[in-house]
Amino acid sequence: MGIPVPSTAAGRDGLAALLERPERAVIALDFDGTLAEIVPDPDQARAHPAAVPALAAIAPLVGTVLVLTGRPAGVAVRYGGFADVPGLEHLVVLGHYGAERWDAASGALHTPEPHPGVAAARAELPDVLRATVAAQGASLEDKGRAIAVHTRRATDPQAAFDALRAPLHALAARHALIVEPGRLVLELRPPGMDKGVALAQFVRDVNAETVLYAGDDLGDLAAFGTVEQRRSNGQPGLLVCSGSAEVTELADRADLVVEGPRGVIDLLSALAGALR
Ligand SMILES: O=P(O)(O)OC[C@H]1O[C@H](O[C@H]2O[C@H](CO)[C@@H](O)[C@H](O)[C@H]2O)[C@H](O)[C@@H](O)[C@@H]1O
Repeated sequence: MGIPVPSTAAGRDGLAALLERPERAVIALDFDGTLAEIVPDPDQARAHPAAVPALAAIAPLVGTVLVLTGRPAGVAVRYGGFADVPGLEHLVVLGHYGAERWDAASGALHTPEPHPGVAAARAELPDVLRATVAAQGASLEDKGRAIAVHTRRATDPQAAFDALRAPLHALAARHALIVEPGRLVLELRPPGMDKGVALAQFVRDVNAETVLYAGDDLGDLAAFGTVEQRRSNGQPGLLVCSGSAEVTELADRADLVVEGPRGVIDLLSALAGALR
């Protein structure tokens, strides 16, 4: 399969720069919905079976491959199967929207101090859920440094999501946290970091020329913003949307829309084929 042609001039420039100087490129990818199919139970999510082979094929051909996720970095490494993979010796996983870092080269995981507001919110959450009638069937994913309230398995997922918005924003505000909305999930997490800040710092640190960023959810918009900002300074980039019917905001800003994780993996494989 050939490389799909980006629909924008900026995207075509980004792709050309990546192919001409791959050693100066960062390929940055979200996890859930981009490398892993969306499933009802967050603990059952795993990287698509073809994801690791595709990453391992392209990683030695480009500057750096980065996974940038809202998951704790260690969870993404486990669910992704990213440790000890030939070809992925230099993979970096930034978790909790960039607050945590795992390096394949050393196996080291860097985690910041916990935010005290998370423990306080954790204690109050059961009462908030009980008081929200439409939230019946919502479930908690305790990520340690953050807590995600999932409504995918609620009786009425969208009604539960809508009904929980205001009480969760109030709870977050009481404890100096923010609410990160996603695909039928509202996450209470510390402020101060997002995928845009994390991506900007990372590409600066590795002195990248080109950035390909692929994501599927609202939390990825900040990373899109970083690539757009860099492009306005003449630094090439390529924005890829892992398309779904659930989220349309990224498709509107992407240079390439592919069909979910399978489409992202096919793109990575096509890029590796062209670079070999
Ligand atoms: O930044 P990401 O890697 O995209 O992580 C964002 C959130 O993804 C996960 O939730 C989503 O995937 C689940 C499993 O497929 C699905 O059940 C849920 O509805 C989705 O929102 C994850 O559970 C969250 O912790 C992440 O913040």
